[in-house]
Amino acid sequence: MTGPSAEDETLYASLTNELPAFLTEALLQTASLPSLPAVALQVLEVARSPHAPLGEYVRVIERDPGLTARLIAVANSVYYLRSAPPAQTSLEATQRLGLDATLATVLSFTLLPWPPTETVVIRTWRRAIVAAVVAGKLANQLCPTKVGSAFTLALLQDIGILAIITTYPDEADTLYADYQASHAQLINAERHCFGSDHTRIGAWLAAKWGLPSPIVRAIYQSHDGFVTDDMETLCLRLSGAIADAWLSPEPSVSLALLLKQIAIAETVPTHAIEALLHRLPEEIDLLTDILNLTAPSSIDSHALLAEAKQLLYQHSLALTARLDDQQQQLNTLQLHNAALEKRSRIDSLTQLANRAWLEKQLEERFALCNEQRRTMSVIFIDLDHFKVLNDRYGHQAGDLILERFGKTLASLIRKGDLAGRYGGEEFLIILPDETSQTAKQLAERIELHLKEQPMLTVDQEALYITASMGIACLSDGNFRNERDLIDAADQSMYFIKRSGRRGISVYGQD
Ligand SMILES: Nc1nc2c(ncn2[C@@H]2O[C@H](COP(=O)(O)OP(=O)(O)OP(=O)(O)O)[C@@H](O)[C@H]2O)c(=O)[nH]1
Repeated sequence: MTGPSAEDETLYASLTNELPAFLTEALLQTASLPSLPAVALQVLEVARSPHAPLGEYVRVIERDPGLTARLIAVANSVYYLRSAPPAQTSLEATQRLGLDATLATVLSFTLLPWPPTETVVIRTWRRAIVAAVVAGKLANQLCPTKVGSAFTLALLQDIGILAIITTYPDEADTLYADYQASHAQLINAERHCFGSDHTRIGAWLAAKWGLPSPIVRAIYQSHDGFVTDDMETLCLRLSGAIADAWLSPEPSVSLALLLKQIAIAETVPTHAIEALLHRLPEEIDLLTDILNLTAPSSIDSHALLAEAKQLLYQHSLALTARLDDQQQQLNTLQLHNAALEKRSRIDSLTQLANRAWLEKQLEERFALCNEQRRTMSVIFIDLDHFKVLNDRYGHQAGDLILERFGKTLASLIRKGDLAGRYGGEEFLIILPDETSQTAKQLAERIELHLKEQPMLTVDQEALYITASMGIACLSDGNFRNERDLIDAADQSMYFIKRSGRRGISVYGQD
């Protein structure tokens, strides 16, 4: 025989520390706290020894004739009987059930008040039984060697509720009165009331009884999320949630919600859950029958599943519609942003780049040329006698000329060049990788165009304009920054202005 291990005792100590002191005190003082009868304790001790022979179990169980009779009844139920002849002895019953299920059966008969009379206790039992069947069935698919222990764990996961009911009957009446509350809501209410919840209290109680630490830990984590690599833990956590959905006032809605959560967690294929649900009513009926408990109102699992799927489908349709709607809003917003962004770069009158954008581009280009030993040229253009034009033909005519000149520049530059309005009637063209010679050719094309194409016709009079242009190329001077380059082009342009206007000058050459 072995007692609780050092690990089990350390766990008990840390769980005691975790609970608020008033709670452990109250729990310890409660005389009627669910406690293990001697026979269950002895069965546990046998279970703790790694190679406990079946005979040991049987010897212990046979000390309690009532328990022996129930165990044989369980083993002879349709659930376990299959085609074998009925078990006559507790040895045959234990052989048929297997050690885990024997342990679960013994614990379930001895732990929980029997027969249950209070509604909350009946409800807790019902959840425990449905969860145990679910956990066993799931384990059968996901971790077949853990069927028995998954069943036991699921059965014990809510033992903390019974401890609360026994210790705080008045508070429990209020706490558990709303039987439509979800399990998560119950846990929140417990925390609010006691500073802890039934998973902690249940784990503490299990540790106090000396149950092995894996069982204690499993109870502690029984209500955590579905994302886990450990299949037995997953079976346990799903079992409670499935039991809740099954027993809820609106099973199809709860189930639809649960199926969605399970799909999101991606830890268990939904078809495994569906297969399980189909066989659930039959198995729950059998177990409740064995335990002399009223079964939950009968549920047509096929109809339930179909309804849950329909709800899920409708939900996903609504979600898709909402997503489409949001996508459309996003597209509009993106278009709007792109338009705003473009507008922040463009001069509204000429539709060329504005000064801010020209300067930003020039700064970047200048840095790139320095870094990669490349060159670039700029052309500074100032329209001649624009004040006179404005004064003579009006400001609106002046605007029209600026607009048309903008179009002219846009049509004459090449891809990769950037033309912009630098100020009033001043324009700048950036020519990446071009020498002053190429820049001059472009300036000559502009000049020719202005000579040949009138910018405006006023009272059948064709109105031609001229421009003074200055060119500066990065390779032709020692420029510290882009500002120096523009100044150089500006100086060359002024040279033309001073020489009588209309013409082209290249920095360093004229
Ligand atoms: N219509 C119009 N006129 C503008 C705009 N921006 C600046 N101007 C005018 O352009 C004229 C520029 O005058 P100045 O700087 O004296 O230059 P200019 O008359 O072209 O003479 P030079 O440059 O010496 O040939 C001013 O009368 C400004 O009002 C604009 O957006 N629209």
